[in-house]
Amino acid sequence: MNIKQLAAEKAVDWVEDGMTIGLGTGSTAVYAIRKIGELVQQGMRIQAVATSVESEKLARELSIPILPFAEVGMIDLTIDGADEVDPDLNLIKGGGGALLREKIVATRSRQLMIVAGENKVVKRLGEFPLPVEVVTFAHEWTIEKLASLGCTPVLRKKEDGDVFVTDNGNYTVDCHFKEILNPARMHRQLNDIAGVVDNGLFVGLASAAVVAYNSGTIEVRRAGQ
Ligand SMILES: O=C[C@H](O)[C@H](O)[C@H](O)COP(=O)(O)O
Repeated sequence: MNIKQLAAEKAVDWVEDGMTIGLGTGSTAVYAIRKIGELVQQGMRIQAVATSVESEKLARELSIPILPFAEVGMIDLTIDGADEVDPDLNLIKGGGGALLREKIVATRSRQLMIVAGENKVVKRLGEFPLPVEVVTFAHEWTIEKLASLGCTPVLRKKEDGDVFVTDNGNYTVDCHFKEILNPARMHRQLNDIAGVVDNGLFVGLASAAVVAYNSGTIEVRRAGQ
């Protein structure tokens, strides 16, 4: 079993009968969704919301009931991946292009549990290029503003060379900072730019991180510890 699967399946231990679950996005979260699908097959009553078109499609294939947003009060538990996790459980997310829906779901969740291999754990955020979702209108100007914050911004393209478009019809700009000294301040500065929809910094949102190591051990880190 690889470390992504190890972390993701461990996190599903916290899923209980009757819960509303937030389904994350990415190659690690997929293992959690599959495991939750098994629980549904076994008769556990779970309802879910998804953080991307891709995750919703997988959930439906696995017969996980997807709730209309209007019918959801609070989400009990969201299980999601991350691109970087720092010692305070601040995160960089959005490597897969789903940061906006992920953040909306995270802020509606009683618990956000991050699942990650040890390679995602960092002392300081920023080595991974920070994804920023921007509206398409005058995105060239938005990119100039992003550069003024001290990063090298790169408009995300697909392998075929076309610009990558998010599930929300926006573009993603990957901002190469190398290091982000103050994630909370950077989050505000980025979202203050007209044209920015949101950015991949998740500050103070994660309640726990399940980290799997190549040795096979699993560590559960809790926020504030
Ligand atoms: O937009 C994508 C999400 O934030 C992912 O959870 C993140 O990029 C980690 O993805 P993966 O588990 O594939 O490394």
